[in-house]
Amino acid sequence: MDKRMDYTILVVDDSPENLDLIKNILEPYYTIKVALHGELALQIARKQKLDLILLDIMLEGISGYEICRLLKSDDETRNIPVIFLTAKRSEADEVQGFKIGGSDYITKPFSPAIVLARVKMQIHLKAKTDLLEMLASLDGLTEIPNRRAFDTAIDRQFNQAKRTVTPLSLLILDIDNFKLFNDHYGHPLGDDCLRRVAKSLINQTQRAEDLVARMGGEEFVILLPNTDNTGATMRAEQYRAAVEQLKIHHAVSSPLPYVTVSIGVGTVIASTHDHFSGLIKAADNALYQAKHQGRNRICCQNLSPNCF
Ligand SMILES: Nc1nc2c(ncn2[C@@H]2O[C@H](COP(=O)(O)OP(=O)(O)OP(=O)(O)O)[C@@H](O)[C@H]2O)c(=O)[nH]1
Repeated sequence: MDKRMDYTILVVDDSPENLDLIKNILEPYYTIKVALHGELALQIARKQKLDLILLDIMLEGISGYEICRLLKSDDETRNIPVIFLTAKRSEADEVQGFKIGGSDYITKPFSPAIVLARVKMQIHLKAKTDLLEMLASLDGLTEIPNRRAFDTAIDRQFNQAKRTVTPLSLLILDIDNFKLFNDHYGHPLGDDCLRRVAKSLINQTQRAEDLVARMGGEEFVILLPNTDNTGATMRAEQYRAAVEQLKIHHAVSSPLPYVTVSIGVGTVIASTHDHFSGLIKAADNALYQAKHQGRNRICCQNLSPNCF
């Protein structure tokens, strides 16, 4: 196997000798992080992208079982596979390891070749799962994130915005008179138009945490964490102008003979709201106004009027 430093493994053991031993086995193939105790292991797992954790059970302080339980109850870390690597050899211990979400269980003293083989197997499975997850989150036509990806992101970002008391904005963007476009130019050119609009929205996106997704049909959403209503309105104008600038001919549209979009902007301070459904409704209402007022424009609904 080639050296694949793009996979990162965290090894948790309270013995520096054991850590060195395991590091020597795996380091030629993977990037290795180490932790001598559970608290540090949890900190690393929450901050860094890990592909696997090798976890001793009998640690000082928080036990390996408890670490695994905490990892599996946190959305950010639950998909990291855990292999227990432990001196606890009883059948009951091993069953317990699998029960709380471990993917494999290796007992000490271990054979280096077997540790390596089982680690490779878990990494292989993780890579396949990640690929499937990624494909399941992409829209088939435009190859940008789909509704499923948006549903996951808005839930996560709403909770994050609640914790950090920061504004969260949502743009809902709808292509104007798209039915007429399809009727006039045909469905294949309609599909092509959707792909070009999607690409221009992605190209306009500046921050890594902003998410552009296709909700279905001719409707897109853009989620803007830590963005107040003024900022979101500015971004919406940039997205609107970028689509207009594509100058995709739409002879039967008005007000311009080009493909244009209407955008509804919603903003909320999440800490003052229970659920993100209000934010979606606000952006949706604003989109309705933008359509009603003549299309190719932006309207806003700010659920937290103190946040401009
Ligand atoms: N080519 C293509 N068309 C689609 C796709 N999904 C939905 N549509 C079409 O998008 C059109 C949406 O039309 P409407 O919801 O009436 O909206 P509109 O014509 O854009 O009118 P306004 O939104 O009021 O400006 C329908 O004709 C759908 O068939 C797709 O994947 N490809």
